Order: sequence, then structure tokens, then C-alpha cells
Amino acid sequence: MVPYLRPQDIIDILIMTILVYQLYSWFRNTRALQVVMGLGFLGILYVVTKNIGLLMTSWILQELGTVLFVLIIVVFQNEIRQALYRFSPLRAVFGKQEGGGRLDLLEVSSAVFSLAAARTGALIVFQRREQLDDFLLHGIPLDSLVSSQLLISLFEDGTPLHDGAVVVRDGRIAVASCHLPLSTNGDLPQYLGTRHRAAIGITERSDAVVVVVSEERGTVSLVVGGELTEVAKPEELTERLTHLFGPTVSEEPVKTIRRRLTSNLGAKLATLLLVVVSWLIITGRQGGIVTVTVPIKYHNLPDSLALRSSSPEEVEVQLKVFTSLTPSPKNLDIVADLDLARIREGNNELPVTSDNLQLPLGTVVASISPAKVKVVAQRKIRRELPIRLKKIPPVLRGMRIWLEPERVTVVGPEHLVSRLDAVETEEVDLRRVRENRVIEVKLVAPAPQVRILNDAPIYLRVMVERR
Ligand SMILES: Nc1ncnc2c1ncn2[C@@H]1O[C@H](COP(=O)(O)OP(=O)(O)OP(=O)(O)O)[C@@H](O)[C@H]1O
Repeated sequence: MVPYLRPQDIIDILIMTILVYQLYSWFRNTRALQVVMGLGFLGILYVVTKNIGLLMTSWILQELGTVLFVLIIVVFQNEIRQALYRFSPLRAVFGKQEGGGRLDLLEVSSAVFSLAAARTGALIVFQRREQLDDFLLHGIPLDSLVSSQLLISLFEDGTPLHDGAVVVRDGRIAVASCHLPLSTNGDLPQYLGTRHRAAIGITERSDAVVVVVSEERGTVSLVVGGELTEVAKPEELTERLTHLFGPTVSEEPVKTIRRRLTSNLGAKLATLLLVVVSWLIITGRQGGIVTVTVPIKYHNLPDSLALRSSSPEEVEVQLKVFTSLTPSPKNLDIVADLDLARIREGNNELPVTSDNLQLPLGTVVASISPAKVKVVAQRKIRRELPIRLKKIPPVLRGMRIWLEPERVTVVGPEHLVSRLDAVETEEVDLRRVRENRVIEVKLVAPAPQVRILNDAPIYLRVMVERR
């Protein structure tokens, strides 16, 4: 189905694999991923039913797909907005990374473990690069420094703000008593109640880091990327938070790259397979091969050389065409433009490649025939030749005629210029000339490739001697 694989195709597949895998890792464990999987299944079903000719089923699936697509955009607008935000290149420039330096993590750890010891439930969300506003409900805005005492008193049972989560942003407590979205991950253990599900929910939808204290069990857990891990000691929590907020990652870059490439390898390979299959289906749906006859044009011929001959004048180009993008490449003016800057005197063979063609969007060159053109170049020479009147006109008795200047310089291919013995003027009519005259005459180029290097006018002087 695919006769060749260009380097661009490999880049194409790799880019799509990275994008799809990124999307998958961001949507993983969210409702959106399950819906996207469901849609993917419907898509596969549609392709299968269409290909085996189940007209009604494929038609219904097609119509359903359009409706579902619109519904998904409406229902998952938050997720889509977050995903687009994550893709934005401006995020790296303007997005703020929560700095561990501005936040006293020792204060946080000490508060959290005091709360755990007192069996007071707590939920602290640390905003990192991604905005959380879309996910926060009913919060009371605050703007205060993070201190152990303040955190303890915020979660103190019976106080007005103890219910819900505290959000720490830019090293300060920004919101208290706010409601977070719950995780929809059906695989979570039964014993995790809504506080823990809320902690997991916000980290599934963003890059936030959450510390959660269980009122029932007195445990402290750290939640990142939807993964919850219990932390036993305040020092461990401080260390892990420092690592999460710290700008430096102590691992060597090579190790980090290797770890990033090999982690979650199964999902990555599955994504690659999915992209390759989709790529094969999409490229397989190209509108087939179209043959176009393309004329050859030349540029950059060195000044010292002249083109003696070239063959062929045209090449046949087979194009693979995406029909949806280019309806009829036959009607397009495609020209093969060859650069002659490097040719030498004599026979030259120039390859014709897709780089020489200006192709319309959505077309790819499958083959060019012939793939080479023969160009014979010849040295240009310069000669000074006498100027000769074309057909010496009949002159009256006593009339003298001569040309000024008498000689002119020409330049052109050696085989043409070497054969010339003069450069002729156009015809001049002297029948009515009875007295002295100066007539401007024009020179005629001996051949199209021969150039006359003369800017000054040529005069025919006529002198009539009176007796
Ligand atoms: N969506 C939410 N957003 C923020 N806080 C929430 C949310 N849902 C519940 N909470 C907090 O969790 C408390 C209820 O916790 P619940 O016992 O249901 O969860 P849990 O995970 O079992 O926690 P714990 O182990 O502390 O009991 C609520 O009083 C409220 O403070």
C-alpha cells in the first residue's frame, strides 16, 4: 500500500505519536479519556462497516459521529481548554512554576503532621504552572502567608472555613474552603472517601500537587498526576515537596531522557502502533497516482557558458494526491526548475528531483521519469567582427557610402560565433537619396544566442559628390 517512506513521513508519525501520547497522559483517568476511547471504538466500527458494505449501519454511525463530536466539545470544554493550555508554547514563557523557595515547606509539613496527629482532615492544593480557577467552586479568597498555625486553624473542626480545600498559589494561601472536582476513576479503593477523591480529581485535571490528611485514619498522602502515595514522616514530605517544586532535577540529562523514553513503554508503543495504522489508512486514502507532464526550465546559467542543447524538454512526474486537498493537479502549472550554476563545459547530467518542483499542497512525488536531463553547455567566446550592409544598395554614380563604426564585438556560443565573418545591418533603401545623408541603421543578431555588445548607434554615411 505504501511504496516508499520519506523522512518527512517518519517525522510526521513521530510528531503525531508524541501529541497523541501527551493527550493520553493528560486525559488518563478522566472521564474524557473513556469517552474518547468509546468514540475511537465507534470510529473503528464505522470504518469496518463501511468497508464491508453495511450501508445503514455505517450511515447511522457517521451521523452519530457528527452529533457526538459537537456534544464532546460542549461537555468537555474544561478538559479541552486545559489540554490546549498545556500545548501552548507561551506557557513555558509566561507560566509560573511554584517555587519551593518562596514557600516554607517545613511549615507545611509540620502543620500537616500536627493535623494528622490530631485526626483533623485537611486538603491542601498547591498550584503549579496550570491555572486551577476553572476547577474551584465556592472558595473564600484569602491572601496570606503560609504558616503552620494558619493552616492548622483553617482546618480546625468547627471553624467556618474548615470544610473543603485550601489552595496555595505563588507561595501564599489564595483560597480556602473550596470545592474540587472528584475523580471518576472507578479503580480507586473503596476506603477512599470524597476528600481523597477530590485530591485525586484535581491532580488528574491539572499539574497541581495535593497533600491530603485523612480524618478517619490519621494518614498523610501526597497526590500528583492522579497517583496517591502515603507519606510517613514530615521530613519525607518536605523532601518530596522540595523535589516537586524545586527547579533542579538532580538526575543527569541522559538518564532523564532515557527514563522519560522508557517509562510507560507499553502505552507509548500502543500509541505508536495506533498512529502508524492511522497513517497507513490516511495515506492509503490518497486519490491515487496522477501523471503530469512537466516542462523543464533552467536558471543560473554561468555567464561564461551558453546552452547548446538539452533533452528531454519535459519529464513525466507521477504524483500521489490527497484528493480532498487538490482536486485536479493536471490543471496545475507545475514546472521543473533546474539550477545550472554548477554545470561545466560539455555534457552534463542533471538529476530532476522533487526539490525542483513547486508542488501544490497535498501532493507528494512518487516518481519522475526520466530522472535525469542531459544538458550540453558550450564556452562563450567574444569576437570583434566587421559590420556589413545587408544587400549593398544600388548607389548613384558619384555616391560614396561607409559605416561608422566599422566593427562591433559579439559574444555567444563558440560554435556559432566562430563561424561568423561579419555582422549584418538591416536593409537600407538609398533610392531616393540625392545628397549627403547620415542614416542610423540597426544591426541584426546573427543568431538568438549571439549578443551584440554595442550600445552606440551605427551610422551609414552617404556622400554624393557633385561635379
Ligand atoms: N469535592 C470536594 N472538594 C473539597 N473538599 C471535599 C470535597 N468532598 C469532600 N471534601 C471534604 O472531605 C470531607 C469529607 O470527607 P470524607 O470522609 O467523605 O472523605 P475521606 O476521603 O474518607 O476522608 P477522611 O479519610 O478524612 O474521612 C468533607 O467534609 C469536605 O471537607
